[in-house]
Amino acid sequence: MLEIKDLQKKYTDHLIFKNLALTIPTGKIMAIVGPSGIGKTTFLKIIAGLLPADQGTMELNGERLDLTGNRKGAQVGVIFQDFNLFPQYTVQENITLAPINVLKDSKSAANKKAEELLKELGLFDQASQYPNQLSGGQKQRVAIARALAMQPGMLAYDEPTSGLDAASTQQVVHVMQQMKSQGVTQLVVTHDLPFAEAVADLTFDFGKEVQR
Ligand SMILES: Nc1ncnc2c1ncn2[C@@H]1O[C@H](COP(=O)(O)OP(=O)(O)OP(=O)(O)O)[C@@H](O)[C@H]1O
Repeated sequence: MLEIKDLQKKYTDHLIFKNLALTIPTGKIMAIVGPSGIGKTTFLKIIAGLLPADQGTMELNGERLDLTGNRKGAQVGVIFQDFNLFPQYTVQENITLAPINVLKDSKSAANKKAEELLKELGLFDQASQYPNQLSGGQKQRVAIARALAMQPGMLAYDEPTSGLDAASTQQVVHVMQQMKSQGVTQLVVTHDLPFAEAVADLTFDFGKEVQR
């Protein structure tokens, strides 16, 4: 379960949100929607630990985290809009790099875990390919596998369907449902309302629920 309380963020004197609270039960998918510029990406960066908040707490699967300082660890696995895959590394290396360097997993343990994830996500045949040899949907799945390799407490996606065609969007829905069936809590920032409706159990509309 993810529980956020009393979150506040300002950029200099521009208040983006205050008193923001939300809860995602374990294994549920929440869509974060709202107009451009309202603070959705800012919110995602804060819960991912990439940007400090001015105020606020987060509890993830029973672990309480301060959102105002710099955090260590990878409690939230983030799948960025442009995937941020390392172009010079193969699919397999993209997935094993952080477990080896950050979690200090052995090479063989990291490779074993990567192979399991690749099988699960239907990417086993692409293990030795490079990102530029993959379709948009495949890159997306590599980004998910890479996030999962860090054993995060939840997954968060930033606009995962932007630039994808209908078939690839359907694959994203499928993969998110697959993660859901494994009990993974997920949050997705999106402009794509039909996608949000298809995939989400809960919707949080920044346009309506955010105080400024
Ligand atoms: N580093 C920054 N410094 C100052 N202002 C910022 C910074 N980053 C974002 N902002 C401002 O904060 C507001 C929220 O931005 P944010 O990117 O979180 O919105 P968003 O809802 O994700 O928008 P979009 O849907 O267009 O991606 C915007 O007005 C933006 O200009």
